Order: sequence, then structure tokens, then C-alpha cells
Amino acid sequence: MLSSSARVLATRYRGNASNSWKRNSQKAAVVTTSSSPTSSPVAATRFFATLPTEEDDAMDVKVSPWEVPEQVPDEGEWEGCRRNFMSPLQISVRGSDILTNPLYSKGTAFKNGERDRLRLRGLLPHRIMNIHKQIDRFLITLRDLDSNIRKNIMLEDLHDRNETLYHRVLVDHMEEMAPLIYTPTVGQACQEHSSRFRRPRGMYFSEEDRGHMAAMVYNWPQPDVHVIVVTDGSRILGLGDLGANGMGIPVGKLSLYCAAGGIAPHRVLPVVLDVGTDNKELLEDEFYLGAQKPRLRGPEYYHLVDEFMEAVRYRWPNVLVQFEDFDSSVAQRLLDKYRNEHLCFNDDIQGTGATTLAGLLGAIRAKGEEVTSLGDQRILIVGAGSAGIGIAQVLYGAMLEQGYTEQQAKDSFFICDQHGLIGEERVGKLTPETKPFARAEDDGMSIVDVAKKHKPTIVLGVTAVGGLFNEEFVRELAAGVERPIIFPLSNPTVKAECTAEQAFEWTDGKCIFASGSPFDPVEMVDGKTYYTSQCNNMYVFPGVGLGATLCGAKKVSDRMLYIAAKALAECVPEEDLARGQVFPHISKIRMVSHKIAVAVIEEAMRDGLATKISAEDAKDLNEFVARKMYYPEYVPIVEKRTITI
Ligand SMILES: NC(=O)c1ccc[n+]([C@@H]2O[C@H](COP(=O)([O-])OP(=O)(O)OC[C@H]3O[C@@H](n4cnc5c(N)ncnc54)[C@H](O)[C@@H]3O)[C@@H](O)[C@H]2O)c1
Ligand SMILES: O=C(O)C[C@H](O)C(=O)O
Ligand SMILES: [Mg+2]
Repeated sequence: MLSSSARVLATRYRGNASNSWKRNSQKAAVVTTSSSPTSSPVAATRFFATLPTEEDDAMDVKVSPWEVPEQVPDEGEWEGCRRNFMSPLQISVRGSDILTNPLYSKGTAFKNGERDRLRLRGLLPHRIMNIHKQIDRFLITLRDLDSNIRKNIMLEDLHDRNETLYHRVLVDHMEEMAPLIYTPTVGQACQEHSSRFRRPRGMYFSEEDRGHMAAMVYNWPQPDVHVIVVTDGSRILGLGDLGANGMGIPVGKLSLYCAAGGIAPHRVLPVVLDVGTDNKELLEDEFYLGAQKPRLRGPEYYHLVDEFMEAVRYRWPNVLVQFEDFDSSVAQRLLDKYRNEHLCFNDDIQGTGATTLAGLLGAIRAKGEEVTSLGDQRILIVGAGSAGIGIAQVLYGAMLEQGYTEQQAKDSFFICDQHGLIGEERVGKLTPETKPFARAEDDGMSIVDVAKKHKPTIVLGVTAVGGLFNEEFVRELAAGVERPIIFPLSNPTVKAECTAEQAFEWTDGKCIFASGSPFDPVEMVDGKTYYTSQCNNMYVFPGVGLGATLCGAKKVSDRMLYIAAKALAECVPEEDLARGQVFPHISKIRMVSHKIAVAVIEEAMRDGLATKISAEDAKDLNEFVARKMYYPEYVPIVEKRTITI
């Protein structure tokens, strides 16, 4: 018989694909206070090679944690055993300071040896839980709560206490947790941010900080930040200007970077550029925590952003900056300014474009058409802001990649804003990015008339106008083509242009449906179940960020995003496509991020943009990326100064 720990390993390391991601990521689980994740000295590695892992320490463990299992594991289990070794985390703090540090705390999971070693004895209740017991207990309380916002608060409390446990809950229960820590609940969390504020997370930069930012970044306690998500709060989801309350968005996106993208939590930094707000309610709210003055605009605004970008690059030269939820009046301009000189991208423009491309490639496949027929589709994009034009640009680029001419590609698009179809008549008023998509005729035509006349095969909603796709419009779509592809992408759920139920009902179950916020499958009166997908940039940004930072990319190129979209599209199994699901199941998101990261690194290497990949790493990029991905589990902790041997 195997020892109890070997039995655990046997189940942990055998079987499905998601387990193999965990397995490969074991060694990358260490959070260190030094700049390199693998910097523990060799001597220390040997010394701690017999340390038990938290898996050995089940509540009812019978053996001393120092005891070596008597039973030799079966052949095939050895690999798991070897990989179960975790180099210890060396930290400078001790005692109660460990318990109050969410990066180090294991709560009740500190083992007896550690309790002595780290001066925790007496500071914790007697019984020792392992991470699984902690998760079980957490889930019981969480599931008992009666609203998603309460669940969000409970999860954020855990985030603030114990990051390892928080991220493990996300990794193990992604489908259940993503809507709670991210879209759609994060929208409400942002709206209520000031009234519910408990403890700060991330950094704020405002007008008063001009001239100090390069010094301020040294206030952040972590020396080696890899990813920053920054917003100025001007367009939070489809909820408009939420000012500094928008902090929930970078926090939520970065939680996914860690849990879904395998970036260690001490390497991420959420940021709000608090440049005021034009939201009247917030300006009058006595509890609003942001700068209560009108938004900074014009050169002053751009100078502030510039100082911020310089400051973060000064301290963390290779940091990736993800621009998030900036109003479209500034989003493209900021991207154009920084895209070639900083490692950065705009998630709403580029990440959304790549994600939507992947979903459409899947949908086209699901219809039994050639994926290379993108330029033969008639694509109606409703909403001509950051997301709408970002999507158009990525799809246009993909059509050229597929061999269509520029004219053929342009002819595929019908883009509408609130004034109707965008035609050449108003070309003088359009942004340079929108101009190429203006139609020669029918300027101002309503979406219903566009549906009647042009019979779009694909309709994408990015307006933040909930319910815009009404029955008349959707029925018109269904009358025009056999199986319309309908993606109401606006967030949160109340802003979706139509619900899944409406889309299936009004198309008699014929459409392929994907939405920005998650919708449950729909059971129709015919007793059949119709499946939905979530088309959200969360499928792309963690993998792009992981790949770009691991290879030390000089910049995020458009082609990297195209490659990421293709990699994502390849992750959808045929059986999912057969039932109309065009994105991989959310529980597979770590596998997706891994695949995208590998594809991004390959592209960066091809394009001469990768600065950090050694010849050895390049031999097996799959293994390299898997090894580098953070996986949340408790690692043995030792005091830094006691380990010098
Ligand atoms: N699913 C995703 O991954 C994803 C990604 C990015 C954005 N989004 C969502 O897309 C929405 C839009 O984001 P954005 O950054 O492009 O915002 P934006 O403000 O830049 O753009 C909104 C666009 O909608 C147009 N519009 C408004 N009312 C309209 C109407 N009645 N008919 C037609 N067009 C109308 C506006 O003219 C504008 O062009 C938001 O709800 C956001 O949450 C979703
Ligand atoms: O945040 C999301 O859920 C997606 C997207 O970035 C958005 O702004 O809506
Ligand atoms: Mg966004």
C-alpha cells in the first residue's frame, strides 16, 4: 500500500489535463522576497529536501511530519514525488507579522515545525488544517451567503488575509469564482467601493503627486513587479465614469493574472490614476474616496500619465502595463503613444479584439464553414468605441492574414454608433481608426435596416446599452441567415445588448451566442438545452501578459495578439463546438493561458522581440512556461537569516 502522502500524489498527478498543469507548475510556486523566484542556494535546497509538504499534513495525519514514507511508491509515481519538492520561501519577517502578511500567511495551516521555527507557537489555535480543509470550510460559508456582492466581499477579505488560499480557491473553482471576483460582480463592487472600503490594495496617483511619482513607486513593498493593470476609472465596464472607485477592475484583472495566468501575486500591481471624476453623484458623495474635482483633461492629463509611465519603468524596467477601462476619448491616443516604447497594451482595444476573433473563428467552425472565410462574413459591429473599433482592427488584420485584399476586408464591416451606420458622409468627424470602416452609402441607417438590407452573418454588441438588440432586430437577423452569430459583449450583465434567452427564443434556437458577462445555458420550451459561451478578454490577457513578461518582450505587437487569438481558438474541443460553445470551458483557463503564452513567446522570438529566452529555455517552451507558472499552494517557510550555510 502507498503511504498516505503517495496516495494523495497518485490522485493529484494522474488523470485529466488540468492536473498536468498543476503538476508542471509545482516548482514555480515559490514566492520569494528576492528578485529571482529560484534564488534559494543549493545547500539550502539539499537541507530542506526532506521537508514535508502541506499535503502530508492532513488534519488527521498519523506520522510525524519529518517521517519519510516507508512505502516506496509504484513506478510512475516517482515523477510526482520528485516534483512535489518545493524549495522553501525565505522571509525576513517572523511571528505575528507573518500572520498579518497575506503573501505569507497560511492561517491555520502552519505546521508544528513551522510554528516553532517562525515563532508562531501560541498564536494559532491547536488544530492544523491543510489547504483542502480550509477551502472546504471557506466554501461552506461563502455558498451560504445570499448575494454575489457579499460573496465578493468575503473573497476580497480572504484575498487580504491569505493570498495563497484565495488564489487556490480561484484556481480550483474558477467557474464559480470568476463571476464573483470579476465581471459582472466587480461592477457593483466598484460602484460601492467607497462605502465598503476596508483596506487599501494597489497604488493611487493623482495630480498632487506630480513631480513625486518616481519616488512614490518605491513605496510599493515588492521589488520585482511584472504586471501593472492601470485605469483612470473613466469607463468602468459599461457603467461609465466611476473615478477612483474603479480600483476593483485592476484588482479583479490581476487576480485572474495570478490564478488564470500563473503570475505570482507579489509580482502584480493594481493602479488607479485618480484624475478626478465627472460623475456628479460621486462629486457630491460625502463618502467618495477619490479626488472630488472634475476630471483632468488635455495636456495636464497626458503629462500625468507620462510621469506615471516613466516612474514605473524607472523602478521596474521590464514591467508590462495593461491599460484598462480608459474612456475612448483617450484610450487609443495613450496606446499609440506608448505601444512602441513601453511593454504595454490596451485590453479593451487589443485584448477584446483578439478574444472576439477567437470566438468568431470558433463560431465559423461550429457552423461548418472554413475558418479562413472570415472575409466572406458580413460583420455588423454595434458600438464604435474602444472595443468596437479594436475588434474591427483585429478582424481586419486577420482577414489580410487569410489572404483577403484590403478592399474585400473593409467591405465585410458594417459599423454603427448611436447615429446609425457609419458612412463616408461623416468621415470628417471620425477618428483615424474608424475612418477606414466607413461605408460608401447608407450613412445613419438603423441597425434593423442594416439587418434587413445587408443580412449580417455576425453581430457584435459593444455599446453598453442593455437590451439594444430587441426582438425586431434579432428576428430580422434570423430571417436573413440560417444561423446568425450573436455576441452581445457589453458588461456587466445588465448592459448586455440581449440575454441568452432572448437570443435563442427570437432565433428559434438557431443562433450561436457568446456574451461579455456569463449567461447560463437556456432550456427552451422544446425541452432542448442551448449552450452559451463567455466572450471576455479574460481569455487572452493573462496568457499574453505571461508570455510577454516571461520572454522579456520589448513590446506587445499586433501579431502577438493575432497569434494569441489563434491559439485560443485552437483550445475549443470539437464536442463543445458541436453544441455551439465557441470558447473553452472557463475551468480550462490555465491551460489556455499556458498555450497563449507559448504562442506569444514563439512570435516574440520570430520577430526579434524576446530578450530573455535562453537557448536552453527555447528547446522546450511548453515546459519552460509551465515551470514558470505560479500555482497557489503552501510552501515551507524559513527565516531568511537562518538559512545561510
Ligand atoms: N466582453 C469583453 O471582453 C469586453 C471588452 C471590452 C469592452 N466590453 C464592453 O463593451 C462596452 C463598450 O466598451 P467601449 O470601451 O467600446 O466603450 P465606448 O464608450 O468607447 O464605446 C461605446 C460605443 O457605443 C456607441 N453607442 C452608444 N449607444 C449606442 C446605440 N444606441 N446604438 C449604437 N451604438 C451606440 C457609442 O457611440 C460608442 O461608439 C462596455 O459595456 C464594455 O464593458 C466588453
Ligand atoms: O472587464 C471585463 O469584464 C471585460 C472588459 O475589459 C470590459 O471593460 O468590459
Ligand atoms: Mg475593460
